[in-house]
This record gives sequence, structure tokens and C-alpha cells, in this order.
Amino acid sequence: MSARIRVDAVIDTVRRLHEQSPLVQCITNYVSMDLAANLLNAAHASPAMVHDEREAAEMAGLASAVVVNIGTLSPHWVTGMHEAARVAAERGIPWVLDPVAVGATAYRRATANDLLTHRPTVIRANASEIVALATAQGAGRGADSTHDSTAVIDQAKALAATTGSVVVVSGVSDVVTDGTATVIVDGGDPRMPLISALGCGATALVAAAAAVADTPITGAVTAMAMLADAGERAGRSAHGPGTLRPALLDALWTQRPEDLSRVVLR
Ligand SMILES: Nc1ncnc2c1ncn2[C@@H]1O[C@H](COP(=O)(O)OP(=O)(O)OP(=O)(O)O)[C@@H](O)[C@H]1O
Ligand SMILES: Cc1ncsc1CCO
Ligand SMILES: [Mg+2]
Repeated sequence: MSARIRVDAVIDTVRRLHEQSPLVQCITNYVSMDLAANLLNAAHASPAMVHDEREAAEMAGLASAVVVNIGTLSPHWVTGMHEAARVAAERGIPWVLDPVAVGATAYRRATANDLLTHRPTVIRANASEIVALATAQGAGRGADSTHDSTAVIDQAKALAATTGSVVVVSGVSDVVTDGTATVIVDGGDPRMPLISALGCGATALVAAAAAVADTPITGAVTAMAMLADAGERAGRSAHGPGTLRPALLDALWTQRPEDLSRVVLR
């Protein structure tokens, strides 16, 4: 795919997102719930933060995409995660795994590995999390953890190859790969990582875009490009992470599909 075609596909995916307003079920952590729901609304999608084991599967039967984020884990939530991921996989709708701090504890490692059996459509994480997950999957080269997304492209590609998922590594530049094709999305604002759970919000946007895109990789690139463009525009008026957060929501809401032609894809 040439960069030109990719940009056209991205613009088309944003247009579909605005027209179709996909319902995105989010099983996501307490920190992220408010921001993820509002980012989805600002992107013209529709959020449903439904995680309980008694209703997670039923909700996944209604949704257009599912997010499973392990940020604030507990056993009942994990049951709901498995139920929702199973139903999403059965229905052939995209589901996106966010393995928050997967390298930190044994419980997180075990939960993330168990969830991989449902074959996530996309895995969205930061560089350290991708290295931890790739190593646990036997796809990494060791424990040489780094926080630079572009330095872990090999691990991201290997993880995509072993899981069959599209892998998104967020950072200064976002890396998106299906193991064969790799796209790098530049842009954003250096204060974005200071907004807690913005990465979790990015995961929710990836799910929304994947629900309407022709392919999961196009959906993932589109969501990261939307955030890169909105973050850059929001950054012009922001004084710090506090004012960047609402400015980012406004920038997403006012974003037109053709604005995505400004985003640099490599
Ligand atoms: N230095 C930077 N410059 C520009 N954009 C950035 C920078 N760092 C992160 N971003 C953007 O911020 C968003 C969140 O990515 P980040 O890597 O911080 O996620 P994360 O570590 O999973 O966050 P969290 O766990 O708090 O949800 C992404 O859209 C990413 O492109
Ligand atoms: C800070 C934090 N702790 C658990 S989840 C979360 C949100 C960022 O991933
Ligand atoms: Mg994260």
C-alpha cells in the first residue's frame, strides 16, 4: 500500500465512523472509564462501559466492537472479559486487548496470556507492555525493555505473527503492524502521556475504528492518526495536561475526515 492510498483509506474510515456511530463495549479500568467514554462520544461513536460477568456476554452480542483492558483487575472482571472476548470472536466483530502493566505482576501476565486464546483482533499497548507480552509469548529477544515504540518494531512484528493480531505500540510515534505491513504514525503532543489513561482511550478509539474499517490495520492506523491530529491541534491552546484533556475532546469532535490528510504516515 502506498502512503497515498493509506491516507485515503484513513479518511474514508473516519467518514464511516461519523456515519455509523458504532457501539463499543468497554471492559476497561476505573481510571480510564470517563475519558474513554468521552473520547468515543467525541469521535461520534457510542460507548457502553459494561463489565459484570452477568451481562458482559449479552452486551458483546449487541456491540459492534469490544475493548478488554486489564488495568484494574479482579476475578469477576476477568470472567466478564473472557465472556465478552469469546462472544466477539464468535460473532466476528473486532475485539481489542489493552494489556496494561502486563509485565508488573504474575496475575497480569497470566490473565493477558489467557485472554490471547480468544485471538484479539488488535493489541494496543505502550513499548514496555509490548516487550513484556512478546517475551511471554516467546516472540521477544529477552528483557531489554525500552520505552521507545520504534525501537521495539521487531518485537511488535513477532507478537503480531505469533498471535495473528494487529499490534499497536503507542509513543512519540505510534507503530502499527500486522507482522507484514508496518505503518508509523507521527504527530500528537509531548504532554499526551501525562493524561492518565489516554492510552486506554486510544484503545477504545481503535476498537471503534476497527468496527467500521475494511481491515483491522486500517482501523488501528485511523484511530492513532485521529489522536495524533487532534492532540497536535489541542496542544496549540493547552497550558499543560489539565487543559490538554478537554481541548483534545473538542479537537476530536471538530475533526473532519479530510483533516486526516495532515497526518504523516510512514
Ligand atoms: N511524546 C509523545 N508525543 C506525542 N504523542 C505521544 C507521546 N507519547 C504518547 N503519545 C500519544 O499519547 C497517546 C497515549 O499513548 P501512551 O503511549 O502514553 O499510552 P499508555 O502508556 O498506554 O497510557 P495509559 O496507560 O496512561 O493509558 C497515544 O495517542 C500516543 O500516540
Ligand atoms: C494508572 C493506572 N493504574 C491502573 S490502570 C491505570 C490507567 C493507565 O493505564
Ligand atoms: Mg496503557
